[in-house]
Amino acid sequence: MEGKKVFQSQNKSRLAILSLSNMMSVPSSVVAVIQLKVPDAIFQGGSNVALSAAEILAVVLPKGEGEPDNLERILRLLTSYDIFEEHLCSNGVRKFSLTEIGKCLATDEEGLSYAPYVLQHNQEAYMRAWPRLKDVVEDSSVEPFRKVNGQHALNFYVNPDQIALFNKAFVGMTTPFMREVLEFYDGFQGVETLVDVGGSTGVSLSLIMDKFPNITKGINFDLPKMVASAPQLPGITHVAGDATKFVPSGDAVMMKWLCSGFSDELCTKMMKNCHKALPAEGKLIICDPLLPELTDESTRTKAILGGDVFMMTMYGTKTTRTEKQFKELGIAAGFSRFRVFYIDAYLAFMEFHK
Ligand SMILES: C[S@@+](CC[C@H](N)C(=O)[O-])C[C@H]1O[C@@H](n2cnc3c(N)ncnc32)[C@H](O)[C@@H]1O
Repeated sequence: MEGKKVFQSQNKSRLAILSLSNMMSVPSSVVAVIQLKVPDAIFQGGSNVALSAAEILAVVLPKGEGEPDNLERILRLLTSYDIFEEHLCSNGVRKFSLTEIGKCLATDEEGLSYAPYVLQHNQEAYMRAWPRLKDVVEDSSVEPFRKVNGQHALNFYVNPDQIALFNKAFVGMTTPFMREVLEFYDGFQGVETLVDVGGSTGVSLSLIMDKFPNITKGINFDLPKMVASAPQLPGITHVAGDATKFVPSGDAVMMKWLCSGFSDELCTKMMKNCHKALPAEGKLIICDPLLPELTDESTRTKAILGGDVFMMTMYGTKTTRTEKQFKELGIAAGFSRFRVFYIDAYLAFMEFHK
């Protein structure tokens, strides 16, 4: 009996290693189905009718090309990761519909989805850096991305197609996130001028201002190349600059998904600039992933730690922080009160008061 238990636990461990060894097949398969527009072919405006691989190919490659057997193999793998649901018909044909996770990859009525984020994070320049991950442990002076691409990841976004993919990725993620959290977070009450530092296209500001009409002036503050591609939005002024040097004034300043890209030193500098930009009653709102103090096996922890190692590999900075580490940065920047709101599973809202 005891021998059987040991055998079973070793079997489970070996199985886990076999699964981990081929983990690359998962993001690569997600990228492939996005590139082939499979989620959109199944979703079709919300119908989500189960289709076979051959039926999907008839939609996405209408000239009759394609290898349905190979697509089916990819779909079966992604079914095991709860992206598709498999329906085995009585005639032996397998059909696939989208699960709730898979639906995040289908384009909605506003043209948004999480698909551009997946494509952005798996683009060739990033993929080239992963085999050099070990190097950051031996010597972190040059991050793998820069080693293989010859430039820092931030400078990589120069051509309009790359900037457009970056913007689409963040708008696709930020829009559903903001809509949901703004139902619960009321920290924008009473604010008249809101500055969004690193606001990219201005989409967060626009959604916040729709929900809180008390905000009459929105300032979207980002790097010059980002501001140059930002669309005109009612009530929003785009201002170009560098938050490590200066932040425009407002009753409240927000930094969403920005601090994780910066070392403690630069992050404190930015927070000090926000402190200067605020009146006595003003507050800084930081929205960032927060590392759990203890490591567990939850999807949340995996997503946050995966993002942390991604940042280390691509941007080479000390990045994701715990609640306690953020609180300490706030004190170093001159803030006296700190509150955290865990509304979303990934990004927390933190308030720093003067
Ligand atoms: C990860 S994106 C987040 C965009 C947006 N806040 C969101 O949550 O969807 C980080 C943004 O910060 C901007 N950024 C990076 N360094 C900056 C700096 N020094 N000053 C101002 N903005 C900066 C980038 O251009 C980019 O638009």
